[in-house]
Amino acid sequence: MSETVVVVVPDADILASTVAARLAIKIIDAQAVHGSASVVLTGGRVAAKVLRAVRELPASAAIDWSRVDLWWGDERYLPSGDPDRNETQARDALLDKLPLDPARVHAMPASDGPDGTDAVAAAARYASELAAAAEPGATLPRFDVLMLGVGEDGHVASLFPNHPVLQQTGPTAATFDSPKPPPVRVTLTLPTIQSADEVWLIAAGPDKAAPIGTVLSGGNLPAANASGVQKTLWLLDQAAAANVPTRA
Ligand SMILES: O=C1O[C@H](COP(=O)(O)O)[C@@H](O)[C@H](O)[C@H]1O
Repeated sequence: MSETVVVVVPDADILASTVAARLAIKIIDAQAVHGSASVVLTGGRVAAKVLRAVRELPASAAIDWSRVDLWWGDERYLPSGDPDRNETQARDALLDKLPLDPARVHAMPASDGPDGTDAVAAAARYASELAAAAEPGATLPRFDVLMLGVGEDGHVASLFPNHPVLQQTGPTAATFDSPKPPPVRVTLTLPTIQSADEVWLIAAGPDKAAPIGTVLSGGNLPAANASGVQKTLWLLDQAAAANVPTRA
């Protein structure tokens, strides 16, 4: 039975350091149990803060970074190295400073890659990469933790409210006409997100209070469907948690 936990901390800086500490422990524990850890990264402002906080964390020295698989929940379909790509932001914030195994850094394709501007083919390519890392007979690898930002409209990854991409049931999908720029993206689908052991929804700031209040009050936005097999963890600062219903 999956549990949902809401953690609220005072502000965005404390949130970033709290999530970084949790992530380090999660990776250390996963490596102890499985020999390696598998983490899905998110894009967005709070994600970059979290990754910068991991850099500062003494406990990150306890991680064998060469045995961490990194995946992405979504990507803005732009040329490699574009500053708006989630991959570029993660590399700048943390990844380029770590002794990672490049073969375990599974960035989503770029629009100047082998599929050119064909985002559907790029999504299919990423699905193949996921399947190649899966156990025999499975189409997805184990994800120990899958992190997600939450948009002002309640989107997660590149799954936007009332958008046809929400109906996609394959492992990945291309998102066209995204209401948030850029318009073309590649994303994990809801079933893939829901396959993760733990899903962490991370949000800071007053702009996130309305969608988070809606979701945690039972409303139906994409973030409401982002749940983990074992645990769904909401990691919020006080501003983002302003409309979270109080427990009875
Ligand atoms: O475009 C995106 O936005 C969301 C939320 O970003 P934030 O800056 O409001 O935290 C992010 O989760 C997603 O990965 C990204 O592509």
